Amino acid sequence: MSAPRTLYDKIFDDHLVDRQDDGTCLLWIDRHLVHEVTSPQAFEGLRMAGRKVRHPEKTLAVVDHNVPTSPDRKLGIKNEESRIQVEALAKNAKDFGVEYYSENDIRQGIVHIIGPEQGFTLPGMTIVCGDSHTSTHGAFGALAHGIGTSEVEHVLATQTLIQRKAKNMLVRVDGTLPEGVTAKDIILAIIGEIGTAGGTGYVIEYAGEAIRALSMEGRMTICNMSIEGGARAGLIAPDETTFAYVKDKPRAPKGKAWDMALDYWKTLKSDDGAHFDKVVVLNAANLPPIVSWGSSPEDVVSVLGVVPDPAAIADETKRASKQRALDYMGLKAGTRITDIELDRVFIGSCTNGRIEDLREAAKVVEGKSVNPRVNAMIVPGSGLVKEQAEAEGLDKIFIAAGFDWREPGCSMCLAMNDDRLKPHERCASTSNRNFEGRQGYKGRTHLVSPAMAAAAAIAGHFVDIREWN
Ligand SMILES: CC(C)[C@H](C(=O)O)[C@@H](O)C(=O)O
Ligand code: SF4
Repeated sequence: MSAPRTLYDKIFDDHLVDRQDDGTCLLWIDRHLVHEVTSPQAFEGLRMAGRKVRHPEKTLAVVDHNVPTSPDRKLGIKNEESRIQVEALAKNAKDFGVEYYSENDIRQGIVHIIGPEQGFTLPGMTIVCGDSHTSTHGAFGALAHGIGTSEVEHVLATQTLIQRKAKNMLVRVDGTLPEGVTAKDIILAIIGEIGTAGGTGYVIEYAGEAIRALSMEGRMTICNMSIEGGARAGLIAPDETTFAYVKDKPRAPKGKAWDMALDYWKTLKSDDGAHFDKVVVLNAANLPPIVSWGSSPEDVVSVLGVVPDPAAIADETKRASKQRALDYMGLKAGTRITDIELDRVFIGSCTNGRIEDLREAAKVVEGKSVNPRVNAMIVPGSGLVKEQAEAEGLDKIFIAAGFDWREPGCSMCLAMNDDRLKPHERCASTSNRNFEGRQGYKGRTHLVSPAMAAAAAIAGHFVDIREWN
C-alpha cells in the first residue's frame, strides 16, 4: 500500500515529468490562460528565438485588465499604453495560432471567470496564467497558480513548468454559514486568522461542511483569495457540485470521454490519514459579515466591530504599519464600522463578478435606490455573465436603483483602465486587494461581499446585511 496522499500530492505526482535530486521538478501543464498584461514579452521572446507555441490548443488568450467597461468601448481605447497591450495580444494570438477573445467577443471577460465558463478549467488539471489569482481555478480541484512572464514564455514554448513541491496546508471550515454570511466572509476571516504570510510555502486545501455546501461560485471566491493569504495555490476536492457545473460547458469532455474523466475526477481527494504540515480550523456558524479596515487583506473586522487601535499592538514595526494604514484610510481607532460612509461602490472582479454574486446584490437592492452621495457600479465578470444577468432582468433592477451597469473586465479592481477612485474616495469593493493605490492614487478600499457592498450603496455607509430587509 502506498502512503496516503493529499489532493495536491496526487495532482502534482500525476503531472511530474522529471524530478532532480535537489527537488527541482518539471511539471506538465494542461492549460495556459494568457492576458494582455503579462504576455507581450513572453511572445516577443518566442519570436526572437524563432520558436512556436508548443500547444496552442491548450492555450487561451483574453483581454481583461486594460479594456474600458463603458458602453462605448467599441470606439476604442484612448489610453495609449493600454491600447498597445490589447493590440499586442490580438496580434500575438493571431501570429501564434492561439484562440483569442477580443473585447467584442461575448465570451470575453476576466481570465479567471472565462476559464471555468468555457470548461477550459477542469478537475485534476495543472493550470497556469501570468496572474496571481489563477488560484481561483483550484475550486475545481485543479492545481492552478500564477506564474511570471519568463515562465509564461517557458510554458508557451514547452508546455512545462519548473517547480518545487510546496507544503500541504488544510483549512477546514466546519458548520453552517448564518444567513447573509458568504464565501467572501469565510475567506476574509481565514486571512484575518492566518495573516497575509500564513500560507507562504503552502498549497491550501479547503475542506469541511461549510466548503462542501458552497456553490462553484462561492468556492471560486475562496480559492481566488488564497494568494492574499500568501499561499501558492488553493484547492477544493471536486464533487457532485463540481461535476454538475462542468457538465455541458463548451470545452468539457463529452460522451465516453466524459465518463472516463468522471471516473478519474472521483479519485481526486485527499486520502484518509494524508499528512498536512499545517491545519487551521474555523467554524462557519460563528462568522459575521466582514469588512476590511486597512491596507492589507488581513486587516479585517466584523461589521459590528470598530476600527482597531494600533496602540494595542505590542510589536513596534507592526504597530507603526497599522497606524500608517489607518492614516492612509483616513480612519480613527474606535470608529464603528457601520458609521463609515462611502463615496463609491464596486461590485465585480474575479473574486465576486459571477452570476451568483450579481443575483445576491440584486436581491439586496431590488426596489431601493443608491444613496445620492454614492457612485456605484456593477461590472459583470464576463460577457456571458452579463448576458445571463440581463436574461434574468438583474440589469433592470440595478439601473432602476441607480447603479452603473458596465461591460465586462477587471475594471476598478485595479487602476489599469478608466475606472478608478479619485484621491481620498472611499469604496466598498467586492475585489480582493486593498493595497495603497490599488483602486486609484490615494483611493481607500474596503473589501466586502457583494451583498454587503450592495447594502452599503443603498445606505451610504456599512450596514449589517443580516438585519437588511
Ligand atoms: C496584472 C496582473 C499581473 C496582476 C496579478 O498578477 O495579480 C493583477 O491581475 C492583479 O490582480 O494585481
Ligand atoms: S479582476 Fe482584479 S484580481 Fe482579478 S485578474 Fe483582474 S485585476 Fe487581477
